Amino acid sequence: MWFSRKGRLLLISLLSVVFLVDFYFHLWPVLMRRIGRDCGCSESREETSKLQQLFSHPLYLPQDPLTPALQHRLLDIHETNEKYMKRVAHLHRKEEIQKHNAAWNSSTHVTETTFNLSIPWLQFHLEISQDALYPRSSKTVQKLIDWMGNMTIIKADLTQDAKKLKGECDCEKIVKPSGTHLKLVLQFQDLGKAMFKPMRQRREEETPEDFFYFVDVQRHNAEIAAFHLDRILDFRRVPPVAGRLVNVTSEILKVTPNEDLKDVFFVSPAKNVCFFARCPYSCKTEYAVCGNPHLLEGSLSAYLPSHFDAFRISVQNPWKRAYTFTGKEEWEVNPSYCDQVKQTEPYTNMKRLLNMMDLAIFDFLTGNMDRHHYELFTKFEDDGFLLHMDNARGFGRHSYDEITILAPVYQCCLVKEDTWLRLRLLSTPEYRLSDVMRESLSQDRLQNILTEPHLLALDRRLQTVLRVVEACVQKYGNGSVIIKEKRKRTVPTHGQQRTV
Ligand SMILES: Nc1ncnc2c1ncn2[C@@H]1O[C@H](COP(=O)(O)OP(=O)(O)OP(=O)(O)O)[C@@H](O)[C@H]1O
Ligand SMILES: [Mn+2]
Repeated sequence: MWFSRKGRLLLISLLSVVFLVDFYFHLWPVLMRRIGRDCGCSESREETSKLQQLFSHPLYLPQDPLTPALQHRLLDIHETNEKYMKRVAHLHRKEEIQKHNAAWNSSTHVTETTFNLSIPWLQFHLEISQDALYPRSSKTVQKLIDWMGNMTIIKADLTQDAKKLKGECDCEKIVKPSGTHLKLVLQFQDLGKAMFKPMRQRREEETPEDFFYFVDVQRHNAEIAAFHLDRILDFRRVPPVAGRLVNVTSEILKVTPNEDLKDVFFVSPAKNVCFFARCPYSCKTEYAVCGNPHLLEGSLSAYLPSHFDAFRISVQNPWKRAYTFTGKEEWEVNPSYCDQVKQTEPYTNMKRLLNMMDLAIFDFLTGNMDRHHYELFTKFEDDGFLLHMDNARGFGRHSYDEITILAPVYQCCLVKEDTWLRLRLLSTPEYRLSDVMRESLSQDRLQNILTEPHLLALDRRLQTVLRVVEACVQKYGNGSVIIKEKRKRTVPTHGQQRTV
């Protein structure tokens, strides 16, 4: 029947329909995108990339290289490069010995490492300044993200705080004891490191409303999303974070020298390779994370320079929550709490206080209630920026906004002018926060970092921030609330014109 004329006609029509559908839905859009890219027509670029448009906006223009902020680097270039070369030389000597031994024992695996001074993690460290973790125009950030996604992992270990719990390292003042969460340090072939947090929760799961923030799990996608949000807000205070599928067997179990870490691995009844954290509570096997059977999603946060090279202090957040079921902190019961904070060091420095407002806005947008501490580099003293690290408890609930995270803002009625202008920009349709976030997140190797409801919640929360600030302006006037950053540093009372 197929060879009859009618049959042939039917087949040809069917193939034509398939081709037309494929052409319309696949080839045509690809062709259009390519034409748009090659012709350099600004309209088509603008149409396709709101993010590019945002980063080309005058509020995001690259800094003048002569601005003092860029000159105030965290690390000395020559010293850092020299230190790195010494470590490389040491590693090469070790590799030589390994090779020599391998000649006797053919089963020994020798890793051959190549190094140069342009490696992304070293460049990232060298770009850290008093202004931010990376310059706006940094080419290093994307390289660093690609690097974390691709580089061979040569070692996995518990983090220092997990070791401290077991009394294994003298990490006093460096990290507080916690280790209640599954997180590991991964070391790459070129001596770079990243903090790994594995996937604990599926994207579409919402934190149950009866959960306290301090028992909520840590979300790897929240770490990734927080980095993108922080960059979009132009804070640049979150170390770059990349998503990656990690093979828990070959990239963790097989490369860890740590017996304790090896001990927490097991094969589940479903034949998946799993591991759990060893810690005082919440660490039973039912809280383990599992590969499928080996691959597991996680977030990799680029390591900051070590405490030996750039010391950081951890400071208690004046608006921290009570980590108990019933307790209340003073800020929760005293509406004029901010007046007290303003008179307390280091918040007598307006710059520091304004940085706290940025942090509160950032946390409100992500829904992170777990900001008990923040860190900063001691080198920059009070003029430094606050690091926005540990964002894994954000993006737990999209259907609820925790207004008290904004308490610093509505109690102090302050915001940096730059932050204010950017927030307003991100609330306009051309630069809509959810759109630029969606686009930015699509650059990660993992897909659908945030679900649509979480993206839309960002727009809703942004409106709330704007409303809170506007109410302050109504009460105290523009000049008292929206503060231009300048050199002078005093905290005036309401009513006076404030500058920093
Ligand atoms: N990218 C990084 N580079 C260097 N150190 C880091 C990095 N990320 C985290 N750390 C260090 O590890 C500590 C613990 O990390 P993090 O706070 O993200 O994990 P956590 O499990 O939530 O810990 P905690 O329970 O203390 O909040 C941080 O306080 C910080 O000092
Ligand atoms: Mn934490």
